[in-house]
Parts: sequence; structure tokens; C-alpha cells
Amino acid sequence: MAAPGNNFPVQTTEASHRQSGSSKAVPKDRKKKKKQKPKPVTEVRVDRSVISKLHVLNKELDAVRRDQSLSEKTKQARVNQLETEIQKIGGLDAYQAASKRGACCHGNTTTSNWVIKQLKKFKVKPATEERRLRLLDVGALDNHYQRHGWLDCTAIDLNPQTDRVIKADFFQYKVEEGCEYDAVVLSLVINFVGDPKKRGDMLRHCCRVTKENGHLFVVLPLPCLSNSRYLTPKLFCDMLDSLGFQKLCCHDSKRLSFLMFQRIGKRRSKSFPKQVVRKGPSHNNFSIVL
Ligand SMILES: C[S@@+](CC[C@H](N)C(=O)[O-])C[C@H]1O[C@@H](n2cnc3c(N)ncnc32)[C@H](O)[C@@H]1O
Repeated sequence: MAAPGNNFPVQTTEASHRQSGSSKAVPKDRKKKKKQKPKPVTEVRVDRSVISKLHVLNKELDAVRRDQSLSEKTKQARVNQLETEIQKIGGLDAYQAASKRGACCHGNTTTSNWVIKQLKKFKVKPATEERRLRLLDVGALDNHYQRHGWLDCTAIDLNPQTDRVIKADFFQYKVEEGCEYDAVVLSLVINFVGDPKKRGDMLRHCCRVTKENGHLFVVLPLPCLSNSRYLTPKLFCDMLDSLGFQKLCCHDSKRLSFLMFQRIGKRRSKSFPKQVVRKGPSHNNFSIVL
């Protein structure tokens, strides 16, 4: 399949002649103004539509599953209907392929580049290769960290696309005491989960798999923090702070928010219910409940 960049309009000979100031005459028949064609539906737009449709369907699926007012029969029928709709748009395979192509459009700041840069900047990278840093990449389309000799990366996903990724559900992923990871990465995974409470559970589970003083990296679509009715960057950091993760740094690209935390604080039992923090009609409804 063509890369998204290949959809850009190709410069015509006439246009390039004009720009280069060439004196060559343009044939008369080519001077005629072409009729404006409707804009083609680009691959990028199709990919974004698959991604957002799956997010919406996932959200509905989670809402139906936790709806106690429905009878078991109605619930099952609705779940089957939503799962059929997910299959119709190509299921998780199509979503992952679209996400992979989408990652190419995020510019130079890919998650793995940013994570590596921060691990070096904060001197987390081991000075010698005696002990490799153990990193868990949750929701991984590939193992992007294995080319770094100082990293020992375990990449997991619900639906691995390569044998470099292990099939595992993060919610069920257990690590023995003393075997917690030095670094944990959740890139565009929290927003995949449809239920705000389960998003909170996902953050809580990060405490169990990250060792003390270890690092947590979270990447979210920018609007989840910058334009949500229920969440701000500060509120998100307060949630993580209550779980014992202190913010070390963050970076916003055109589309994504990158955040790095360190597990140095004590866990406090603070709850964060769903509350409006930005008023007005133009905000999205992304939320996390802790
Ligand atoms: C949008 S993709 C993100 C891929 C990659 N991390 C990135 O930043 O481009 C989200 C991925 O998270 C995976 N995922 C969602 N929930 C998960 C869970 N509970 N355990 C493991 N993987 C999960 C999905 O299967 C999907 O491949």
C-alpha cells in the first residue's frame, strides 16, 4: 500500500515550467483550465476514520457491558451487534495497520525516539552494559527498542502483528515481586480503552509493574488533555501523583502529548471522579476515573 505521503498532488510539467522560469512554450491544448475534480478520499483520512470508529465502538461496547439495567439477553445481543460492526471495519487488524501508518505522520517525534532521548537525558541509561534496562512496551505494534543494546524490551499487545511482540492483555499481565520493570511505556493505549474507570485501572496497574524509582512514559492524543471537558494536563498529573508517579517532563507535538514520570512518591488513596473542568460546547468527552 502506498505511503500516506504519496497522496500529495504531483506537480504538473506546466507548473514546474512556470516555477523554474523556463522559456519553453506550453502547448496550446495544455493551457486549457482543467475541471476541478472532487478531492480524493486519501488513505490518511480513511485511516483516521477507522481509528475513530473503533474508539467509538469500543466505548459503546464497554458501556453496554457495564450497563446493569440491561437483561443478559439484551446485553449479549447488543455486544454481538457491536462486535459485528467492529469486524465490518476490519477489526483490530485494520485499526493496528491504520495506527502504524498514522505513526509515520506524527513527524520526527515517535514515542520510541522520545523515550530513548529522555532515558539518556535523565541518565537512566546504564553507564555500562553490565545490566540492561528492562522496559515494558504495552500495546506495541512492533518491538521498536530491540536495536538498543542497553535495553531489554518486552513488547506486549492484545493482537500482536509480529513475533517480536508477545500476546498479552496488560490488565492480566502480572510480574513477580522484585521483577518489576525499570521503565514502562503506554503509548496511545489508555485512549484505546473505552471505559473511563478501566482507564483508571490501567494507570493503577502501572504501579504494580513499575519498580520503585522506575519510569513511566504515557503518550496520549493531544486533545485528550488539551481540550477535554473532564481532563487537563494538571489533573492527569495529579492522578498519577496520587499513584506515586511524579512528573519529570512533558512535550506536546502537533498531535500528541508525551509525558514522563518517576515512581518516587507514596501511593495515596485519592479518588478522581468524572467532573467538568472545562465548560462550553467545543470540548471532547475524554475522561479517566480513578
Ligand atoms: C493505537 S495502537 C498504539 C500502538 C503503539 N503503541 C503506538 O504508539 O503507535 C494501540 C494498541 O494498544 C493495544 N492494546 C489496547 N489495550 C491493550 C491491553 N489491555 N493490553 C495490551 N495491549 C493493548 C491494541 O491492541 C493496539 O495495538
